[in-house]
Amino acid sequence: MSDLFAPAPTDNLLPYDGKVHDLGCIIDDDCQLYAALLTELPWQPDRVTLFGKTHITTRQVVWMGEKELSYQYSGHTRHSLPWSDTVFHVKLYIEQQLSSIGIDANFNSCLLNYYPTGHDGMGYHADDEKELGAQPVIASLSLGAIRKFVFKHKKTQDKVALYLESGQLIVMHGETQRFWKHSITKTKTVADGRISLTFRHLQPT
Ligand SMILES: O=C(O)CCC(=O)C(=O)O
Ligand SMILES: [Fe+2]
Repeated sequence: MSDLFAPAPTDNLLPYDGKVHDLGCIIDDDCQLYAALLTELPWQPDRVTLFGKTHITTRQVVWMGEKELSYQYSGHTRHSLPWSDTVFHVKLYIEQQLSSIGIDANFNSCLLNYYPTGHDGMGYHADDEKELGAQPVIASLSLGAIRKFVFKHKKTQDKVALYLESGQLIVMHGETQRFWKHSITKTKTVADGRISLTFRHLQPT
């Protein structure tokens, strides 16, 4: 069903210093895709080192992409698994959706996150590692429980919040990572799981 008040995919959700587009729900069989990813992939807890202290997250991750990529973030080097058929098909479909709004993307990697309940979140961060380049295009597909996603400007602290629904695709590009952080807010009111697929392009180092 189309929603008269839904943003157009070409609207910019950020007021300044970056670009975020909401392409809405792009997947019909989101429940099936969620179940397939949950059972097929080798989910593992993430390790995050902040101020010299290592935390093991209840959020689970899988990192996938082209062969022999390795990637540094949150203080750890990650090695990628080869694309699974399912994730590779999603990648091609998302690239096609982005090209229909004039965004040229060729993703060579995907970080998948699984949040078992609302108790699992992701703190404010920017995906601004050097390997991602100056103006990275990062596409994020949500599946499962609806969760609140918040952008916070690094200098002004202005916030932009949205609720991400199952099957919904957003894309961050332009200066977004340079000027804004983003997070998934923890909540006591969500008992169900959510999976996000965040597609990126890493430059070989
Ligand atoms: O789960 C999400 O939508 C956010 C994930 C994220 O920010 C990341 O993987 O860098
Ligand atoms: Fe992120």
